[in-house]
Amino acid sequence: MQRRQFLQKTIVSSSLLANPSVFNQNQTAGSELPAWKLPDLHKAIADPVLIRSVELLKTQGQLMVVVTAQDGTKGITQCNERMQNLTSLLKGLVIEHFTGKDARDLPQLIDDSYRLNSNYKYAGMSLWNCIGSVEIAVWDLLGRLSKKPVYQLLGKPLRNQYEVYISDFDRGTDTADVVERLAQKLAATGAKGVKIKVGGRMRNTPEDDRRTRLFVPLVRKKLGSKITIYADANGSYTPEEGIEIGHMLEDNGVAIFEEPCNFEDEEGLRRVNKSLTKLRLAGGEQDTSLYRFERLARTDVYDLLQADIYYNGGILRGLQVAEIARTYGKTIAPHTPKSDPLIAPFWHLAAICPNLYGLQEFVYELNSKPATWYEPAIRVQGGVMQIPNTPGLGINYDEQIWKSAERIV
Ligand SMILES: O=C([O-])C(=O)C[C@H](O)[C@@H](O)C(=O)[O-]
Repeated sequence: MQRRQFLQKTIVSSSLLANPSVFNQNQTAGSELPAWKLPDLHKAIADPVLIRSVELLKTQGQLMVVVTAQDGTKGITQCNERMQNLTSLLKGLVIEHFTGKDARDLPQLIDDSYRLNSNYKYAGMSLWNCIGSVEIAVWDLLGRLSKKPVYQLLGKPLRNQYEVYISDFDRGTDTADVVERLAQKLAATGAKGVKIKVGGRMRNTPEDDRRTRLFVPLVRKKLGSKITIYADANGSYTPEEGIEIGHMLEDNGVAIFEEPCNFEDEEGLRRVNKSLTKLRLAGGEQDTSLYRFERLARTDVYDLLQADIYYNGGILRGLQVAEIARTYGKTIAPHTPKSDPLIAPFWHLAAICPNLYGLQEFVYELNSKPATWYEPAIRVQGGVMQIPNTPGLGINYDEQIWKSAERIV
């Protein structure tokens, strides 16, 4: 460990020990942790932005959060597939903390949604996914009202594009077929990296194990030595198995090993990380506690934190995870296996985040056609995703889709 890192670790840990009270009246939750320095939204937008309503609508087979301001301006986000099972939390716990409030007080509204009415008792992905979906729609609203891309409200832009890897979910046993499709996806997008699945997802049957040991060398052989390979176990292994498979991955030049063990087994994951010298260990997609992210970074459970922007409560909390990682000399690569409007909040985090690691996640289906109900078409060319510089999140929906929309909440 370098001296600078050691000092940073000591400073953060001792300030936490000196200040263990999470629910200090004057603090927002987690505010004693490293935090993203958000520019003053009251300066960026001179007049109050009163939120008239927060609705959950269904259209095009998707759930959408729509936040409407007093003047009728709307902020919109598509919701991830978890939301269909979380609507009672959204309705019963979250919406009231945004309606009638000034959207420029967004950090406070997020904290109120967690802290007030004992909502924190529901803390975890279910609550934070609801808060995050509203947060993201509010950013779209603020961006549209100020006629700026969201990233300009969040901080200083550092990039207007990023390189992607193709994230593949196929755990099929016809490994030659899976590898062939991977090669076609790389050829179609120009991406220089892939993420493949190893293990069986929270289990490792003999069949899963056989497949993994055949599949990884085949991917390397077929795609060649220049392609970056990430391997995602989705929590399949015991620590011992994780170490063994990790060595096999290292022998095949794999760069990242994601969630080798159950994501809750911090000690097991730390052991795997300690035993592997060439690989970086990555994880955090199910995690939603900023204190836990701090511990995951400080105690070297992971080298790379992968908070999901929706699951973890929105763009600001994603940036806070980035700051926590940065304090410990670590990087982030958010979990974002998307190729539709769900990718939009990530664009804005990517535009300003100083410690983004390597290639970023993108899903590409062979022969997919651009959707007709929003623009721009979300595509990668030459392995690169351009970050739109249009107002809000950068997605414009066809007005027609709202005519047939069903109101869910
Ligand atoms: O890192 C990833 O992209 C994943 O782990 C993908 C997963 O399949 C995730 O999206 C999920 O569990 O639905």
